[in-house]
Amino acid sequence: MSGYDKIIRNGLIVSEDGIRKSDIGIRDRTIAEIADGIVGTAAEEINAEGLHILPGLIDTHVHFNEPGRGEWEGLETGSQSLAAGGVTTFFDMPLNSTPPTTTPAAFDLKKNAADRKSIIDYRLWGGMVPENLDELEELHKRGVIGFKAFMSNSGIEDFGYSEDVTLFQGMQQIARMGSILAVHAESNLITQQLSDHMKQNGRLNVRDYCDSRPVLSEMEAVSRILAYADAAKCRLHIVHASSCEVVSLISDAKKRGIDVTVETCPHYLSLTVSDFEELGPIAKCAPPLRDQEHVESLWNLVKLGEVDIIGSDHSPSPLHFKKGKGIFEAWGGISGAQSTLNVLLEEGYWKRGVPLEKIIKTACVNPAKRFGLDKTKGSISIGKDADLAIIDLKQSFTLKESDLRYRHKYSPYVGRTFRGKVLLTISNGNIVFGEKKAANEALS
Ligand SMILES: NC(=O)NC(NC(N)=O)C(=O)[O-]
Ligand SMILES: [Zn+2]
Ligand SMILES: [Zn+2]
Repeated sequence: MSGYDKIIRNGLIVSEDGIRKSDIGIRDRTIAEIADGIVGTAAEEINAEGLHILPGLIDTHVHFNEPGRGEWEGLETGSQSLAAGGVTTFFDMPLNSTPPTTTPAAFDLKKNAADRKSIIDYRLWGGMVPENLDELEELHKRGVIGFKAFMSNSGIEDFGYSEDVTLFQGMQQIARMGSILAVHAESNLITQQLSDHMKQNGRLNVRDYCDSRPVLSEMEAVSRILAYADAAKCRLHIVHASSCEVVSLISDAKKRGIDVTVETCPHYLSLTVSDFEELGPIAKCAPPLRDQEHVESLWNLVKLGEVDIIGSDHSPSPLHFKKGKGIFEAWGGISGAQSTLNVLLEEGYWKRGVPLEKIIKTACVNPAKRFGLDKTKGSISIGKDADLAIIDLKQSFTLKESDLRYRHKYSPYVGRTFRGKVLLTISNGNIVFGEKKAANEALS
């Protein structure tokens, strides 16, 4: 049938089942046809010969800080950065914006801002804190993608951590609503006591910070929240697991029938404590970076399909919250949202032979399925939203500060060389990053 808005010709379309060369016809924001040699006309044709086409990535974990702390990132720069990295949908975390998304009014405020400023699709996480259990239902009705709670200090005063009773009661409610709880799972007791101990003993360097948040502290919190999830029959998602031990704990729970998924982040798959020592506070995050052995075993679990989702946990701040501060005082959070796909391609596909099919499972297919967006997103299929990332696997580049679309142009990945370049990102049929010319030029 003729009359498309766009036809993308001869790209290598990546799905979880394999890669095949085909044309894609886009009409009314939607993928209307996938076939060899589509006959028909289009307002615009894109030649993707030799290029790979991935479903637009879904980043389940970003902190864009708006409203209230837009100077830390903001929905405009944040969404532009994602588009530059091949991401077409993001889920914004409820904290680090002011007010945090813990009330229906705060949800409305953020939604208004995001509708005006985001250049790609988005959903909002609702926050679960000790004070708002009676707001969860209303937040759910407003359409939050799920709820997020902290088991340890969040680093932000207006987003308290949840102790056990709040967690369990909240989970019972979330289970009744059929929603899902995402948890930052580190033990508050362990992290608090160990960091007090370090500070009292003048142990203030990068390794001391990492030792104050050991893997054991994640394991303890994860074990506890898994027990509550089981008892409350609440769907659970563990965010930013830093190590293979944590992922394995979750794999075991899945075998026992607990409805749980696990996310890790590109930084746990590409950076180590030694990098942190070199880079300083811009590589500070919680849970902290681990060592090379952990990086390798996490990759193995990605290969085995035990890591469900890879999200960026982009949590930026102005540089002065990082630089010139002691490591314990510096803002914890890594700026990385633009580089997720680059890290997965360089560290996964190129260095460790992780197939593209596996990569898109963790970054596109599984996020869509787990959070109920798979009718419209997560794969390149007829009838779904035309959300696509066109990449040239063979082009490499060294990331420069000036490439970054973030409000604050720093990232632990600056200076790294990545094989695999995003040339065009298409969201709902519209180009949101790159130029058509660039895709064609890549061929010559
Ligand atoms: N307040 C934060 O944004 N914290 C975030 N910071 C990290 N992960 O270092 C997080 O997701 O916990
Ligand atoms: Zn967290
Ligand atoms: Zn986070």
